[in-house]
Amino acid sequence: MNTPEDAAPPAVLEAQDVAVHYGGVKAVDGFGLKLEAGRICGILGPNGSGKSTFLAAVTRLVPLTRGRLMLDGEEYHNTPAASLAHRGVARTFQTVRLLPDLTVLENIQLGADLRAGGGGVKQWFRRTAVPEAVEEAIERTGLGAVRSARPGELSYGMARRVEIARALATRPRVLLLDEPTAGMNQAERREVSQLMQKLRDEGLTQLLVEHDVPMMVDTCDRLVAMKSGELVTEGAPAEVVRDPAVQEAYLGKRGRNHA
Ligand SMILES: Nc1ncnc2c1ncn2[C@@H]1O[C@H](COP(=O)(O)OP(=O)(O)OP(=O)(O)O)[C@@H](O)[C@H]1O
Repeated sequence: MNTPEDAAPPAVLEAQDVAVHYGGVKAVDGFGLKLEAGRICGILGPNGSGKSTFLAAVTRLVPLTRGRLMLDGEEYHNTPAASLAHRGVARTFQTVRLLPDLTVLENIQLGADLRAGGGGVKQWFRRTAVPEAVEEAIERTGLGAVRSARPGELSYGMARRVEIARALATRPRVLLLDEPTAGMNQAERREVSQLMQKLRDEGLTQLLVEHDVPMMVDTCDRLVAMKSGELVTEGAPAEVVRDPAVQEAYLGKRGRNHA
């Protein structure tokens, strides 16, 4: 479903009437949203409502049954997932995917190289200098002190921060985060929220999928509520969470990480 919008910032990324069906399972069924430049949009919805499938569709990891995907008004629903980094789209996943034998810096650098298609492992082994974008990502995420640590030496919250840094090292314009605070304690969740708001203030457009409703209200500029693959409602976070349809669909049933 398209989401009519009258706010000033232009849409960097727009999804219209997106459907992803797996046989008879309508994981996403006519959902859409606009990501406005320099803002954080959150998708709220109970388990199984289609949030991750929608992110997979937007990042071209699953084919669309129907719908349109646009970056800066230009259709990209035939662009391969591997080319999206070049178009300025980066994402993080629900689970931490770091290589245990590499340092934080190496994980960020290798991940960024592979995603950007910059020659991959061969080029990485030939490197003598750390690319500016990698240094910048480490600085933006406050990981300087642990740049030489291995993932096993990091707290869970720090390891997840490395995932965000790796996505940032591709210098995206749009960052999509799939449950970045899953498994974190309250302090770590607050830190992720603060990091996202700092990145927003630096101009980064973000889409957040998360179960922690208070964190979403604190972090997002707008919320889009989803249920059974469809749009329930959207708008300012405080209004969306008060909406009776959202209360019934989501807030009555606690998400697994909802504090
Ligand atoms: N590959 C698949 N094949 C068949 N059904 C799938 C597949 N992936 C997801 N589904 C189904 O699609 C629906 C939406 O799942 P999805 O994981 O997108 O929801 P979600 O909102 O991200 O859930 P959660 O909050 O638990 O991560 C669910 O009913 C799920 O079982």
